[in-house]
Amino acid sequence: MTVTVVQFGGSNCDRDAVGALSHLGIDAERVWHEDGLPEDTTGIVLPGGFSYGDYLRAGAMAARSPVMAEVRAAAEDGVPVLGVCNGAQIGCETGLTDGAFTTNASARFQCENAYLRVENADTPWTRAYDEGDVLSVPIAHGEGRFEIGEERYERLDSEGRVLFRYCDADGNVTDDANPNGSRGNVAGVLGERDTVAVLMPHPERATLPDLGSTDGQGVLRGFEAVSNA
Ligand SMILES: NC(=O)CC[C@H](N)C(=O)O
Repeated sequence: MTVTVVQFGGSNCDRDAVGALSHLGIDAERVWHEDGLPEDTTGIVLPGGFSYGDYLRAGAMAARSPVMAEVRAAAEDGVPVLGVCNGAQIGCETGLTDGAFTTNASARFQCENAYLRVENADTPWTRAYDEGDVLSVPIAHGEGRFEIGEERYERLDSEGRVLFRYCDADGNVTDDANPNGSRGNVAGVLGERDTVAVLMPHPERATLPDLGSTDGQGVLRGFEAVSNA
């Protein structure tokens, strides 16, 4: 099993992703987007960062890289894909997941801890948790406000494709606990298949006690969950 971490110009969490996966015993390698997906790819991370300087919209330019057609085809074949932060934006811009991430309600870049409530524990990315569990995972973004039309939001929600919601330390989903103004406090969603997930918080930054939290490990272990399925 080798997870490919796709590096774009301006990615800056690709090394962190490889390091966190390796720490968990999951084989991972960083690949420059122009080189395409290696044949032995069994999972894909779209990492965080500032691909192409967030020009146009965060993730919009990376989504036009030819590698994303390969990522989309792999996702359709059931290869697990995880988009983190800028990777989540790239995933949305590619159409791997519904909705869009836009400028924070504060209009500022926010780098802080966030609490996430597990909304659906029956997915590869959340099977390590129970529904309603509260995870402590950092956020760091300027365009993390999830937006989607009302009907599509209802559909996402009713199909169990909202993976995480921002909440307070006790698991209450409130406006005060919504760091960026996301619709419905949504922090992460699934694609059409539950093997595709994107989230704005950084699970790879919550994988070691020295980082202040290990709550993100279960998300990364989603790659093992799919390979063992
Ligand atoms: N940490 C990140 O991946 C940041 C994503 C993007 N550059 C933003 O500010 O919204």
